[in-house]
Amino acid sequence: MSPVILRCEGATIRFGGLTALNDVSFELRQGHILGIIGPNGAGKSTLFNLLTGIYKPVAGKLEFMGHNLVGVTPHQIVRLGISRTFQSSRLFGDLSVLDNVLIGMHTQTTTGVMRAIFMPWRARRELTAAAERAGQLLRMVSEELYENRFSLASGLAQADRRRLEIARALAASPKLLLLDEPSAGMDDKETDALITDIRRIQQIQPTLSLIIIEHDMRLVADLPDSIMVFDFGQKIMEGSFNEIRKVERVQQAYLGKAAHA
Ligand SMILES: Nc1ncnc2c1ncn2[C@@H]1O[C@H](COP(=O)(O)OP(=O)(O)OP(=O)(O)O)[C@@H](O)[C@H]1O
Repeated sequence: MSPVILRCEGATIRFGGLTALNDVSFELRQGHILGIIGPNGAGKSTLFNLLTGIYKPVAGKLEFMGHNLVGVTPHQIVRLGISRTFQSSRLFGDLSVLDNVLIGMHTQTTTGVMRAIFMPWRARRELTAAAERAGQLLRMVSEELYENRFSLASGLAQADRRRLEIARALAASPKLLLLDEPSAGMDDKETDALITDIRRIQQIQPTLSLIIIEHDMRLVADLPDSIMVFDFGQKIMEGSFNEIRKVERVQQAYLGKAAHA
């Protein structure tokens, strides 16, 4: 069995009188995909904000590959190997597809202003290597994106924008990738293509672990090794899709009558 890379114990986050996360515990193994589902306001994005250092818990422990994450800055957390995409697009529309991925590499490159001025050949060499790697990443995520690497990001269709966000998050060389509703705005065909893309990424990088917040049951049923169900800031259960879909509370809280049927 692969090692546990992420361990969360009793994490609690409060905003005034509202408990957005209540005593949440889970583990994630290397190379595994964990899905998170739950109704709006259940605490899913708050969990991502906790894992990426944006929010600090009032109680609980958080450990990633032997490092405590509580009180660690978002920048340091990216360096430790956790990167993410957001629910809403954060792309630079007036930059090319390739440049958007290059921006995601800033934690990996070493050239600063002084080095660029006094050792321009080193800066050029580093930039060329980074551009090559950005191209490889685009190719890994989607051949079509790679073909469009010199186009402006603003001109991409919604499904390709979401793919580009994944490529940019991968540019930081994460060991854990957090995807916040990656299939948002996609139709069924595009969601199926996204599932294939994520599988390909994992085949190429089998040690990469993922946590995916998702509403689309096609993806939830197909990709994750296990699924956590959230409601009112609490983890109400964890299991395979077949296990969680049978539980009445899950059906009431999230899946709805259609899934029950
Ligand atoms: N910075 C904040 N200040 C105050 N309340 C917040 C803050 N961030 C989140 N909340 C509240 O915490 C609760 C959980 O929000 P969260 O965004 O984690 O839900 P979610 O499960 O991701 O929902 P959605 O699917 O709508 O994104 C909500 O009631 C939300 O209003």
